[in-house]
Amino acid sequence: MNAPTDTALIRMENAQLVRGETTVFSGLRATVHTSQRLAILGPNGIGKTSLAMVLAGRLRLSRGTLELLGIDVRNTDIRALRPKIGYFSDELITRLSPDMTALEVVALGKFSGLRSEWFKLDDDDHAEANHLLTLVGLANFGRRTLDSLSTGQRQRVMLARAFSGTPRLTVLDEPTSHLDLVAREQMIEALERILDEHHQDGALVMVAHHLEDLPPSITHALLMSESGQWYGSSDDVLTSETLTQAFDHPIEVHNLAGRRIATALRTN
Ligand SMILES: Nc1ncnc2c1ncn2[C@@H]1O[C@H](COP(=O)(O)OP(=O)(O)OP(=O)(O)O)[C@@H](O)[C@H]1O
Repeated sequence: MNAPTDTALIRMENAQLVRGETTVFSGLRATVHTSQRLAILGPNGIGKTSLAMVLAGRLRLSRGTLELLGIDVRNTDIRALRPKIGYFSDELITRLSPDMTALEVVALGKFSGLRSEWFKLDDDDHAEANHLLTLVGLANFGRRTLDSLSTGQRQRVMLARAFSGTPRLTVLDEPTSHLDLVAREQMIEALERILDEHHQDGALVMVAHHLEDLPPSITHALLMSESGQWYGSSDDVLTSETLTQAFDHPIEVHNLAGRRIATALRTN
């Protein structure tokens, strides 16, 4: 049975995170319901990756309230939440053994698993992993080891992994970084295919550096900056005016075939 559309999978109020001596962010809020897709953007170092880790149950807030999948994380062992939240990050790739096969990497996603010998995969796990590899355009790559894949192929394997087990919430931290123009497009197409065919009711959070990295189906945006934060529908937040304020630099946003493109203007 499908979850009701008003189910909040993320409810965050007045969130503050301190890491070491640094207050990374404070006063953040966001609510993400079933079927909503939230983009997180902002300048380098503003705390996007840290926030993605918080929303994926990898890091605890220092202050404020956070419910993930309807659970108040303050009184919860967040490690128990991790297998229920799909996650993509560069750091995760480095923790996987290079001799794991693409099929193992994807199938273990549903357990948040890093090593195949720790888990027993059944036929259903393999079937779902094969289906996800097909959706990301890697149908014949299941037996290939991670170290035999190109960067773009490896990132699509990790994308497939983030949706293994059909999590209700998936957090992607810059899935298009390090990719050339064509590989980036393949990644966005793969993401759209998964969202259409495997994740219609699920919620998505995606950190991106560029508007061009976002799939057209993004519904909401959180723009972080030194001068303030903007949170709302993507049409309201991802405008020339707000981006100009957030980056403290003139920026123009254009629409091209349903995708947004942002250009930082020269000031001299
Ligand atoms: N493990 C850590 N310990 C202490 N401070 C950290 C740690 N990781 C990150 N930081 C600090 O937190 C701040 C935010 O970093 P974060 O990587 O979340 O930003 P970001 O917006 O994702 O950056 P970028 O756009 O460059 O990827 C930075 O000042 C960074 O130095």
